[in-house]
Amino acid sequence: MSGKLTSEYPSWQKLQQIYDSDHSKLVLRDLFASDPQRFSKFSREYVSPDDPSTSFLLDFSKNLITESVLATLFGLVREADLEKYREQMFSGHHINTSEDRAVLHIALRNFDEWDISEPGVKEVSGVLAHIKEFSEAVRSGEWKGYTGKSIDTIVNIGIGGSDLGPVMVTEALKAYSKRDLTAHFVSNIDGTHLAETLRVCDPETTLFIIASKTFTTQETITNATSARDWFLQTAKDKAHVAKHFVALSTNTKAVTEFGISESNMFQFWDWVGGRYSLWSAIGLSIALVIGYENFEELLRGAHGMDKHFRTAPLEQNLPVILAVLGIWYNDFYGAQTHALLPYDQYLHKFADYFQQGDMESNGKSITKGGQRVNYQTGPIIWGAAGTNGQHSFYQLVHQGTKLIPADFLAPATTHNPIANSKHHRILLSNYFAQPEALAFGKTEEEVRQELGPNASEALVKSKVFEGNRPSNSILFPKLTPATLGALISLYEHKIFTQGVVWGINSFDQMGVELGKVLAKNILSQLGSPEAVKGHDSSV
Ligand SMILES: O=P(O)(O)OC[C@H]1O[C@](O)(CO)[C@@H](O)[C@@H]1O
Repeated sequence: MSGKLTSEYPSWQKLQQIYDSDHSKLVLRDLFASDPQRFSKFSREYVSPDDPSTSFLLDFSKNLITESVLATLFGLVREADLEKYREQMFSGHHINTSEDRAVLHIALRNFDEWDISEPGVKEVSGVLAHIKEFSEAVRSGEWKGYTGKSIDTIVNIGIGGSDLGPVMVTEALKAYSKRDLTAHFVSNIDGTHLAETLRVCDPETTLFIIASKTFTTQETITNATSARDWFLQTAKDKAHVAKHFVALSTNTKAVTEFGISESNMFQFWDWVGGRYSLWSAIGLSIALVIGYENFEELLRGAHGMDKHFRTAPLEQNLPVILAVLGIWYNDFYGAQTHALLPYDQYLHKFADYFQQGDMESNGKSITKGGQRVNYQTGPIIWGAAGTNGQHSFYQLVHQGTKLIPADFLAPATTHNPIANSKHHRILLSNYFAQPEALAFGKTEEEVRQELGPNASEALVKSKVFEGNRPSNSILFPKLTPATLGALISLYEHKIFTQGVVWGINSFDQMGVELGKVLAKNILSQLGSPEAVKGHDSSV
């Protein structure tokens, strides 16, 4: 990340040459046929350094790579100085340069193992103790609402990183949830979101969790204020707010001004980025739903992956491997998107979560040094849980004109082995079948044989699958809190690695500001009888 653009690095230029001269020869059918060792060469097992029961297998053999392509991609990562920047992140350097902040979500799940000298880091264990104490009091029924009843409903009010992580994780770990505690998540400023949620809430037994790093976000503060008004319509006395509203924030002043006392506030720090905050106090709703012990398991699982990312050689380093494969397609093959396809209903929000995680991090076009990049940066992230996606958008993935690299994820065993695991066997058969179909397709010859001599040319052609569409497969034993933690951390570090290679700041989000400012400006004019002024003619 000197004054040089990444495209000037020797390895970048070599990759371009390889792509230009060899990409037509990178055919998965041939690559597998010519090398029986391909799977063992291009797969890695992750075993948590802290807990051998947390593990998974990354199979990246179905990528358009050879050993030499991969070696050159690792060379690029070295030229971009990943190891230096990685160490800077772990030791608390202010690598978020535009905001002059450290990037220390890893410190939230470190359990004091690494010594990090940033202010606030020493307070992490105290906040975790607060989360433990509070979540246990609510879950046990000891925490009472203003009429003496226990809490049976929680409503997390937050948006972006103060919503997506808790939503994704509470869905993913539903198998561990307390069934008599209902959790709702309200994010949208559209009053419908709050109104439809409140319709099923009882003010006597509902706890509102106001989750906002800044405590200034328009959507969250408006929803929180309306929720408080709704509560007070029944509860009347403002003193009762203390039993039903807590805040998760870095902004003590704004929280107390809102009417929530400091003792009902769960603190975090400016070195926790919103989209990396589920590990912080923002995870309170997770601890309430799955219990503190499981929340801690989630954090410990992520910490295991942090250790792996920090210490494993690049060639064995799973986040780095995923990152370089993504760069290969994004920057040399011209792929615009990357699909996340979990074959696990519990992970149905995984792609939504990493839409923010990846796109808000790496959706940048200016380097840290202020230069406009002359290459592609962050991909468009999208996806859905299998097999639903198969009956929706997979047609385009298989036979459309676009190259869509994809990650398939699945648990070997299910939490719900209904019908003697018949459902899970069918699910897994699809999980294995899709990457195979994408990679190897179906040739014209195979189609002709299948259809016989009387088939029309058009029908034959329409049934050909070109194949050679790349994918990664991640197979884990079961979706446990620790495994989920490791998977999230895996993708976080993939995003970090790509950001370093592209020379951008993955930790600010200037691009969301302009729309907010314009909306405030328009809002102030919407209430007035005069025409809206100072905008384009279509407003
Ligand atoms: O937690 P806050 O401060 O309310 O911010 C919510 C979200 O808004 C953003 O700042 C931008 O939309 C996100 O990065 C963040 O996750």
